[in-house]
Amino acid sequence: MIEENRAALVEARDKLGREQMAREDSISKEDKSNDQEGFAESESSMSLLQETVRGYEVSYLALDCIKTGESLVINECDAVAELEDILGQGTIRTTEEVKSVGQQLLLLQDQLKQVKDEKKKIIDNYTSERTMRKKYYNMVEDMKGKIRVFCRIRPLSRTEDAQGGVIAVEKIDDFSVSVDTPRGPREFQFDKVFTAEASQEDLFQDTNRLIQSAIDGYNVCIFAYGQTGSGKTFTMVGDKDQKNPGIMPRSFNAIFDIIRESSTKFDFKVSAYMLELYNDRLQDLFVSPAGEAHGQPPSHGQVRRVEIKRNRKGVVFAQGAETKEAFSAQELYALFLQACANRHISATKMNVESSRSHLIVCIMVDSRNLTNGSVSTGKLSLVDLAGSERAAKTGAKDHQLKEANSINKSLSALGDVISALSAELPHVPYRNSKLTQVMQDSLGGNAKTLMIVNISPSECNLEETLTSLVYATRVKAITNNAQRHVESKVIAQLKEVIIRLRSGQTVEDEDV
Ligand SMILES: Nc1ncnc2c1ncn2[C@@H]1O[C@H](COP(=O)(O)OP(=O)(O)OP(=O)(O)O)[C@@H](O)[C@H]1O
Repeated sequence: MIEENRAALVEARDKLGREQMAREDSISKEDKSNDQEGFAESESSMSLLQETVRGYEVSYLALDCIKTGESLVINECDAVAELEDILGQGTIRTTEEVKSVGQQLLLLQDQLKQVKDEKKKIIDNYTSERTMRKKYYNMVEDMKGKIRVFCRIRPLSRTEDAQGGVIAVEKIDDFSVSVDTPRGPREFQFDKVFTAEASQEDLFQDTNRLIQSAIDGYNVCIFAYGQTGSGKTFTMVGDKDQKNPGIMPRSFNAIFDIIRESSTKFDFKVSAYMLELYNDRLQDLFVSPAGEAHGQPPSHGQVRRVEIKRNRKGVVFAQGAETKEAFSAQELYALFLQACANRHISATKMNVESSRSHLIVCIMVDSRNLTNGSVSTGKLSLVDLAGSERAAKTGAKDHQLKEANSINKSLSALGDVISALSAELPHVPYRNSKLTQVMQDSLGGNAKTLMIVNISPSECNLEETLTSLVYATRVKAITNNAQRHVESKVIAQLKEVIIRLRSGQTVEDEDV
């Protein structure tokens, strides 16, 4: 509007200038007396033009006041002086004109407010449309079997705060995060973005339905990925005194809550094995490092070798790992605490209590339908990966350096698998590391998988944050083929018979 007015003003001023020049010309030629009629006509068109120019100037001033955020106070004397200062002496001749400017101003301010309200409405609509579009896109991707990826930004740590506390990561909406890079902002899209304000409960609410899937007979994997100190253990396990329990303890409760609710329709059996992958060696966490199983002597006086195998349906299992049954969430949690006591952790410069191994908690849920006798077998794998790190930054030396190298090697093998899967290459190098073997059914396999990429908000971790986000974006492109593992009553019975026969037991006719 201001531009249109400016153009009209320039045009009117031009016209007035030309008219003035023509008039002076005619006076100099002293033909005024010869053409009295023409002169009067020119006089009247001049005054009309002057009037038009003044009108535009007044509007221009009013618009300019609005643009700069000033408001004209209709104090007649001051306003006249003020307007004349800008427009030149004699341009505002009456207080009526000032009042008219004031009225125009009020009108324009009103129009501007309406335009601003409309603009806000359009932006709000656009944002909610964009959010809905992303939500539906994610739902479609989920239905196609794409791995879901959440991004969690942890709060600024004290060390980061001491280093200036510059924030380089910002959540744009529920599904997007923007990172300030030296080349400008870079945006990443995920299935959900959680900020430092998001509670453990908030995160778990979006995770909960996967627990139901595991109980329904699906193979489910939830894993946390990120640089050391980015919040993986906080997300998966929780804080040390369990004031903010993470996904693992919450899942234990959720499993038994669901079981309780369905106990009239199903018979359940919950068992678990817990492993750590330390220096590329799989260790059974139900066996203490000294080699003694908790409460039991080690078989043949030796620690059993744990090997990763896949059954005919492609589901990964740990052969040789001790599997323990749990009858309540408390029992499962007690088993978990037992396992954690055997883990390798140590302090790095980046994290006072850093996990130096990958933690793998596998919970198997067998359920028998009491109505038709069918049996489903679900598996919930909860994985807290060790943190990717740069040795120089973490201050690792000697055996810590060996740990760091081994962690980085396994994560790099995981990266190769992810790259191959996201690029849909014919060969996926699962066999290059134990970690990729453990996760074979979760990445490109038959599992419903959720990855949580944990990141720091600080500028000082920018490089690692970008690496993690690029990595996570690739994971998002991987498609799994999740299938429910259910067997009919007859097959389940026959399998039971085979197990009994193999163990030397006798089988009666009525068992078949
Ligand atoms: N969302 C969060 N809210 C509050 N504190 C957090 C959050 N995330 C992480 N922290 C804190 O940040 C610190 C580092 O987190 P954590 O130990 O979970 O990192 P990590 O990624 O598991 O590190 P590492 O790979 O070295 O084991 C811990 O003190 C943790 O309590």
